[in-house]
Amino acid sequence: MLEVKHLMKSYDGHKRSLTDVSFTVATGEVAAIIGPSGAGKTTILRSINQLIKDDEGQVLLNELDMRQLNRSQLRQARQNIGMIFQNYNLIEPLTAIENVLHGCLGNKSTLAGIFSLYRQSEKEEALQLLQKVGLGNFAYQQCRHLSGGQKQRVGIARALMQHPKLILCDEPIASLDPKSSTLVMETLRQLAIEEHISVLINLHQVDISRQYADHIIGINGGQVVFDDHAEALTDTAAAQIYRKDLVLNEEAAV
Ligand SMILES: Nc1ncnc2c1ncn2[C@@H]1O[C@H](COP(=O)(O)OP(=O)(O)OP(=O)(O)O)[C@@H](O)[C@H]1O
Repeated sequence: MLEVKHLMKSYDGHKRSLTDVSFTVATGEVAAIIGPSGAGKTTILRSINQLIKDDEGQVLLNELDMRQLNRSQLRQARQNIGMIFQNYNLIEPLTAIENVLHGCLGNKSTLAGIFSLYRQSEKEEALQLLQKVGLGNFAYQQCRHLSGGQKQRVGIARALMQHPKLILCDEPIASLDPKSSTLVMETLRQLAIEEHISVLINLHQVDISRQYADHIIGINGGQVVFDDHAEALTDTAAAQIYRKDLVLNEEAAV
């Protein structure tokens, strides 16, 4: 379970990008963060894995506070968090299976990592994960020859190779056509349930959020303005989340 409590963040010491942001994502749950551009969605994701340091608050992953860890503890804890990016972040000349195997690099000694020394059991697992995301037949294709949707599913398999407790996705379908978007969202939803992973997704598409998320967190001006089951997101509630005059962080001083 992910618990975010009272997060505060200012990049410049003046304007607040996050103000008292709190929410919970249960194990096996898919939660979507929606809100207008500049609302703070990416800042929330980066604060969770401590890619940026928030100023105040708590980020508890299965009760471990990510903000209280030293460097080596943080490196260890990040192994529990899979990341899915809009631009896939794959090594294009490598094959799909080689990219998936990179997901277990964090568990290896530096030397084994440098020489990409993988155990047979790891190679078998990587292949099984590619099969799980529907890409068993593409395991030995270079990623540069795959479609956007296929690349994103390689990214998901790579994240799964870490055995994550949480997957953070920053606009995972922003570059995809509707059919590929559906496949990616279905894959994420299925994994959350089957693998008991909490999945937190930044999305720009309200309809997709309603369709695939269990839980929706609406952000405007760095504040949580909606936090409820997906069914509760009526058109009126969605319009409220995107209201321009709700943009609070322009005025909010630290
Ligand atoms: N590195 C940074 N330095 C200074 N300000 C930043 C930085 N990153 C983000 N911000 C500011 O923080 C606020 C939130 O930005 P963030 O990128 O989290 O929004 P977002 O909801 O993810 O937007 P989008 O949907 O456009 O990606 C914005 O006002 C933005 O200008």
